[in-house]
Amino acid sequence: MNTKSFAKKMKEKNKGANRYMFISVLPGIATTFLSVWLMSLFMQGAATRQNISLAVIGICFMQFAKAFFYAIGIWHAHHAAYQSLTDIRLEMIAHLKQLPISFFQKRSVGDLTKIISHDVEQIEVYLAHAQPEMMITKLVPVLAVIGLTAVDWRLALVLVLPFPLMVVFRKITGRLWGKTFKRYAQSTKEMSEDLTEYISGMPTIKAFATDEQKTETILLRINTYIDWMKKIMHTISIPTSLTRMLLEIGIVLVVLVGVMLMNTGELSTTRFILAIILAGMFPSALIKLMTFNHTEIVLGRSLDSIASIMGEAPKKAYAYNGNITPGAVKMRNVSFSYDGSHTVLQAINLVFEKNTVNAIVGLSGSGKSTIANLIMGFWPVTEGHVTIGDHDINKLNEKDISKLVSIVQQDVFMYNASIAENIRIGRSNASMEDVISVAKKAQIHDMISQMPNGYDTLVGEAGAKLSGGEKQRIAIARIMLKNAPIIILDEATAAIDAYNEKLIQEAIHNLCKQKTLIVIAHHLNTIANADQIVVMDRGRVAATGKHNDLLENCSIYSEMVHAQNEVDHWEIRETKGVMA
Ligand SMILES: Nc1ncnc2c1ncn2[C@@H]1O[C@H](COP(=O)(O)OP(=O)(O)OP(=O)(O)O)[C@@H](O)[C@H]1O
Repeated sequence: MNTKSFAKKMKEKNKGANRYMFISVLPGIATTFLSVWLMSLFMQGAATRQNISLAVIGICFMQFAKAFFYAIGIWHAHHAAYQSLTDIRLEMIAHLKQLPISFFQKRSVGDLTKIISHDVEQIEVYLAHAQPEMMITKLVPVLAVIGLTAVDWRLALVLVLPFPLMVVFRKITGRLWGKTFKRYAQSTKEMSEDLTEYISGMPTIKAFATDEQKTETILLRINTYIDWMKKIMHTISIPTSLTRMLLEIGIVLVVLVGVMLMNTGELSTTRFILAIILAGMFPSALIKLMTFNHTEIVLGRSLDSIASIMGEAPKKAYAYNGNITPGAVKMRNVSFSYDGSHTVLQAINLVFEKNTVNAIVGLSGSGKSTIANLIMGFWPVTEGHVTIGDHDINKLNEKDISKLVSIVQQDVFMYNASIAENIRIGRSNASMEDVISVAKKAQIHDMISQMPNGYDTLVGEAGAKLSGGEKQRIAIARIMLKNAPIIILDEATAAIDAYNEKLIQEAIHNLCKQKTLIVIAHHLNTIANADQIVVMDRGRVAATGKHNDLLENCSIYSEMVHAQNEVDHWEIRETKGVMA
């Protein structure tokens, strides 16, 4: 999205409001003329009951008309603002959904949240508040000069004499202000990101209470923010005072020239008073306009931030098929790098046959999860091919991939909703009977039934009220509802107690009947019966085969099994020691 075109489109929506704001200024000026006329009647001793009534009625009418058009203008402005706000948020959410996962890894949650909530909100501030006021404020000086010209053109001329000087001065200070503001905006962004991270990382901060540096960093950021705020105040207040001084020179000149004209009899007292009132409007409106200047800059920055999301190219969308026959998952000559420089997978050739149980093992960082990411289509395959059946994953619609493949990740994401709603993510229209049925198969029904609100129990933010094992089983229930033919299971690395592990294994057993299962295994004792075990080593496939073959022929695998056995025996010894 182009920022300028968006700003133009957005401002056009405010045209209706601007029209009414424009009209509301005219009765205001007319009130001034009527007041001065009334005053002149008294000064000249010509005030009659009739013309006093006429002037008072006129003033009241003009004030009413001003308030009326202003109210309609403000209503239109708010309407347009909230419409724009809603449109842009909807567009952004739709756009974010189309972006590849890589985008979300590049950008922080704090930054994206700030753009969608705070930066988009600036559109409302600008359209509903700043722009209508600016419209009025821009018009007042023009009308004041026109009025003053009607009184005496020489007075109008001296009033605007310091104006060019002020424009040059503003240009110079404006540039300086723009730079300071940019730094301030950067500091606000950093503070917001740090605060989001700080709050999300609170458990870690508490755990390392004596040695943590984060609180210091966050306090420093807040102070930096305040420093920039103060600098901004200086860059606003000093130039504003100087500009005010320059503009007020114009009023002084109007008074001086006006007195001279009165002396020569060329200007009446009434016209002189009117001239001073009109001259006073000129600088005060311009100074008010300057205070709105920053809202234009804030809007510009906010639109740039919005464009940083909307300008990201979405993933190429292929037509939804909806009827793809599941087959074997194949990887042919696949090499992959996340950042384009560091290769994390090299020349991978693998076949996961339909309805078989497969395990991928290997040391940490050997590329197991990356294989899952590519099969899920989270990252585009840049070299080689990943196919499901005979369909290239790069050319499949996201919905087709989602229908074919499900994943249970290590960190199961839970919405802060009820357990039933979290299970229904698998199929939104599933009946309660279906939800209970999959929960039973996923070995989580008993635990849910013991909760005070059963399936209506809220799980807390990100599932905070559930254990890791419980979350995994809820994720398995979710996936059972979805019923995709291919399942990828990223086993939890964290130790899960024997009871939970047994339940999870039973849940997996129920889940993968008549399905292709690919387990990223961290606990080797769970995969001994797999149809195929893939051993990964530093981004390459070191060996594939069954447990017994690999024990004999693959040193990496036999060492891993040996290490696992040691850990298991050590754990048993530990447990016995504790019990003794
Ligand atoms: N989003 C990413 N951006 C850049 N590099 C990444 C990203 N994700 C993983 N990597 C790198 O890719 C390599 C393989 O990581 P991967 O997560 O696939 O390994 P893994 O075998 O699943 O590890 P683990 O068992 O610890 O989960 C690692 O060097 C890792 O640092």
